[in-house]
Amino acid sequence: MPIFAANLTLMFNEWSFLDRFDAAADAGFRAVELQFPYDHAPDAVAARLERNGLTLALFNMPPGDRTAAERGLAALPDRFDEVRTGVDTALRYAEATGCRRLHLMSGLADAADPAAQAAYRRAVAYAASALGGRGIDLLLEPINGRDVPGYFLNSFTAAERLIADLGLSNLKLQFDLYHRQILHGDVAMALRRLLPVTGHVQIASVPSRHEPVGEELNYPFLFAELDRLGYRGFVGCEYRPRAGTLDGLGWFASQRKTE
Ligand SMILES: O=C(O)[C@H](O)C(=O)CO
Ligand SMILES: [Mg+2]
Repeated sequence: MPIFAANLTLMFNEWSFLDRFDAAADAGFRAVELQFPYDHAPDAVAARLERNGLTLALFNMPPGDRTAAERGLAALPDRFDEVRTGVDTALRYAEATGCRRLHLMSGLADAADPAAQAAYRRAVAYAASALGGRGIDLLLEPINGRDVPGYFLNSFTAAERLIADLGLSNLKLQFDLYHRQILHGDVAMALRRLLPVTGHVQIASVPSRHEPVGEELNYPFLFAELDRLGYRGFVGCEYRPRAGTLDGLGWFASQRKTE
């Protein structure tokens, strides 16, 4: 069975943010991931991890002004200084929590614009080398344009090319099966091919982004495929529960039986 990380931004919303760590551990998770931890002090997050024996698998670097619907800054030519500040902020949280993976969001920009491409490449190279010195991986995640219209990194091919071009050992793909299925399909074959550059996996049903049960993707097959491929990383459960979080954990209980 893969090592599942509960996404505490989307799951366990019945609890206040810090209490979600306790609830996830009580439900049997050994790892969690977060979208944005920045409303809470690094030590407060670290204390919840520690008291529950949880590993923090991943979180996102600061995405810019969320109230203005910004979704990252990396591809925005005039925002490089804020990318640098964001790297410093994210590293403070990573040091406190022991997290070894950070996701850099590209932001909203025209994927065909050479200025955006150059800005993105510069930001990715800068962030990867800043993280590399601390033994932390930088993750790039293609996101589908139905959920986030205008998102710059909207293709697995573009992510794969940049990772190959830059050739930095700590620069990896965040393979979200939900986005992959919407963007390109061919999920199992893509996993087989891209596993060597994959640093983190995420899951949800398609198209509803609920529990990994039913709908378009055959998750029992895909979980077994990750095991067959020898994937030893985390699988982030980045889904919105259909009803209650605990009521929707039948799929997790079935997977735990296969352990
Ligand atoms: O939306 C996603 O799939 C990302 O993983 C994310 O965290 C963006 O906020
Ligand atoms: Mg994702």
